Formats: sequence, structure tokens, C-alpha cells
Amino acid sequence: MVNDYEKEKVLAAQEAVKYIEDGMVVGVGSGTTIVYFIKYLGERVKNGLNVIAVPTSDETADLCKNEGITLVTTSVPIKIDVTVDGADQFDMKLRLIKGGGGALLREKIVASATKREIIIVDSRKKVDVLGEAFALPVEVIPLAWFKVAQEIKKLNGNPVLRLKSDSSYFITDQGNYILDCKFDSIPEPEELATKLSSITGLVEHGLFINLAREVIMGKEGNVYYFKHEFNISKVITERMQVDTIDEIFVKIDQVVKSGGKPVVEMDVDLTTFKPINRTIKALELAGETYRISEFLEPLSKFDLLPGYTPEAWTNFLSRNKLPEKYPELKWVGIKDGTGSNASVYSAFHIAFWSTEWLTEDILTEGLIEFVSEIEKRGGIPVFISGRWKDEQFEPTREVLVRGGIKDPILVIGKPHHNGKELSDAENKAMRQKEIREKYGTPIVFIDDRLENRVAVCKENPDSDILSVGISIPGFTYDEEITGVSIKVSSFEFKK
Ligand SMILES: O=C(CO)[C@H](O)[C@H](O)COP(=O)(O)O
Repeated sequence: MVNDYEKEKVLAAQEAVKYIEDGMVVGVGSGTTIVYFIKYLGERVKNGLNVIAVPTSDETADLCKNEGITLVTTSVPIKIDVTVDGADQFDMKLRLIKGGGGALLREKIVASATKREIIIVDSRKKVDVLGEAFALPVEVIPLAWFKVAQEIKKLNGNPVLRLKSDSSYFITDQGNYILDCKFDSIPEPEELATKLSSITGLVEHGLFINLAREVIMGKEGNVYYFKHEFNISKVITERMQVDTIDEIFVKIDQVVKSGGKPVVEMDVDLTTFKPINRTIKALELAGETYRISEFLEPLSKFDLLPGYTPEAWTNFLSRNKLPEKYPELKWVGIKDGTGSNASVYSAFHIAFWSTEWLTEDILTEGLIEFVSEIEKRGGIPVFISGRWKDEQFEPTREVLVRGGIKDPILVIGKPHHNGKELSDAENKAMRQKEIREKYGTPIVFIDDRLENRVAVCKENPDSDILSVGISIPGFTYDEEITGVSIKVSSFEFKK
């Protein structure tokens, strides 16, 4: 009987094998998840697929041979089209810990020669912060293991020499030892990687940074994709990003200096949160209802996912010429339309707002550092959202806390005022007074929608509030963003 995690591995492996095309040079990773991938690749080879495989371990080489897959074992080619490998942990920046099976050195060599590194995992591997529940494997020259271990202790790691079940030393395919190094957590993997790489006698460490292009994860019968390289928003340049964030910091400093309490207000959806999985699932559901085949494979069919606002949705439709392809469908309409008011948009929108998926959102790049810089300078970060149901509060908080924002201030929607239903913009405008009374002076408002920015700025006429547009990579944007000069694509900034 295959248990749940084995099923998740199977799902991820079945998905990954679809990316292998005739004539490719394919890197093949190591580990128990990869065993399934080799099996499915073998099936395709038996059906006529022509590939050359580059194995990352002797065990993988043997498994490939048994499946009749052609191998290169002499030296790693300089160009590998796709590599499929497993991982012990991955985070939202697709940084990995690898080496649980002891094959990290060859895995890293193969990954660094690969154009498209696909990682396949079961759901236990997804973490917010690397290293909390897994010791980082490090490959060392046997002669140097004790010296290297002492140096790792100075970096607050607790290294343990890996042994086999019979208590003999675990020897890698290259004849080296493995130190499994337990850190409390690894919040700055780049920094640790640099320090580890400078230790003489340490051959390679299991932190894989900027190597994975996507992660395919099986979870409870579904397949989830995590991609790092979404198309960067074309409407924002790096200069704009840097200048805008600098302007925000300068403004905070000025207000603090004059004794004020500067508040930086940030919208949630498509500003501080990236709803990737929710968008994919909502497209899939709408695709099933309206028989739109492209919606069933959104990541391979579209270069940008649709933003959920009417403007971003329309932008998505015209960008992909969908109404021309399916003229019989009603593509736009009211967001919660049902019955005769139903449209593809309402099917998408209703599914997109399913409460049970809210916790799958991830934070926009750089948010944690941005928030902590605001606080360091004496500013007050406030998350403001038109999310309108009571049950949306906890999942919103959960995503922020899980992402590393310990005690977020959340100002979340009140859909009615004096019996009147408020729009997102009206709601955000109405909350300004409360924010001024409770927290301080709003000096920055960051939101992906122009109408929200306009409404909030009107409510803060005296405070000279900075209105910042945002278009996060990977999603279609409100067309109005093109006419805004103060805008960002994420919260990343140069320190
Ligand atoms: O890095 C690895 C081997 O060096 C493996 O890919 C990693 O340990 C994951 O293995 P599994 O798929 O068995 O969980």
C-alpha cells in the first residue's frame, strides 16, 4: 500500500516527466522521489522517447540503466536541457537544502550546468525558513572532517559525522564524508553559503541557491507549482524600484525627525501577497466549467497569471486574445454573478476568494526586509485590505506571521457603512481616520489599484501622502499603472 507521501511523490514525478522532450539531455537527480521519475521516464523511453541522461549518483545511474535509458557517465556535459531532482527542503525563494541522500556534490555540478532545474517533492519539504527541521548536509574531504566540523561550530552549526546503519562511515560516490550540520534555522542562506564555501577541506554544501527554476509539489492529490522566475513586470524598471523605496525611507526619516509617527499602509492582495496557487486553482475551476483548455494548464499556457480585479482581468483577456478564441463565452460581468449573471470572470472570482485557499498565498519578494527597515527607522507598517468576510482575518494573519511578520497590524474590510455596501476604494478611504487615531500619520499608501490610491489620498489631504503603485511580477496589472511614476514591482531594495 503506497502511503500519502509516496502518492505525493508519484504525482510530482508524473508531472515532471511531461517536461521531457525528444532529443533532450536530461539531468537525473537522486533520492526516493527520483526513483518514481526514473520509472516514468523509462516508460516513455520504451515508447520511443530519445534522451540522454546525466545521472547524479551511482544509484541513479544503475536505476536508469535498468530502465534502458541512455547515460553519459564520463563527464558532465556543459549544457543540460532539463534536470529533475528532489530536495530535502525548499522555501518560497526556491532555495533548497539537498544532500539527504549524500549526492549533493554531483547534484550541484549537474544543476549548475542545467538550463531548467525542476525540483519534485512531497508536501513535507515546503518550509518557511530553511534548516529548522533538517540538518544541512556538507561534503568534506575525509582527512579534514574534524577541522571542518570545528569551523562549522563557530558558525553556530552542530555537525555530526554521517554513519551508515552498521555504524561505518557513510562514504559519498566521490569517496568523501558527510557532516550533517544542525542549525537552529537558516534565515540567511546566501550568507551561510558564502561562509561555508570559504572553509578549506569542505568540498560542497547542500544549500542550493538560484539553481532551482521551479518546484513541483504533490499534496493531498493535487499538484502545486512554485516558480521563482516569473516574468518581471515590464512596466517597472529597477531604477524606479530603487528610487521609490528610497523615497519612502526618506519620508519616514523626515517625519520621525520632526517627532511624528509615520504610517506606511500596504494593501494585501497583489501587493503584499502573491496569490499564485489560488489563481491557478480558480482558473482551473473556471476552465472546467466553461471548457477552456488553456485554463487547465495555466502555467504553461500563459506568461502572466490574471490579476483578480476587473482591470487586470480585462488586460489578461486581451493579452491572450481569449474572447476571440472563444467568442461564444461571456468573459466579463459582475464579480459575484450567478445564474444569468454568471460569466467566466465571476466563476474565476468566486473560486479565487475561496476562504480555504487563502493561507496558500505567499509574500511578495522583499516584504520582510522592507517591513523591518520601516520599523527600524521608526515607522509603522499597516496592512490594509478590502477582504470583506470575518473568516478572512485569521488566514490573512497566518500568511503574514508564517512569512516572518510577528505581530502584523491588520486593518481589514468593513463592507457596509450606514447600510450602504462599500467598494474596496470607499472602504479603504473610510479606514483612514481610524488609522490616524490609532497608529499615526499615513505617509505612504501602496496598492495595485489606481482607484484605491486616489480614494485614500483624498482622505489624507494634509499629510502629503505618497501614492505608490505596484505591479507584482507574474500577474497582469491594472493598465493605469503605466501612467504612474512612483511604483514598484516588489519590496526589494538595496541596503
Ligand atoms: O538531495 C538529495 C540526495 O542527495 C535528494 O534529492 C533529497 O535528499 C530528497 O530525497 P527524497 O526524494 O528521498 O526525499
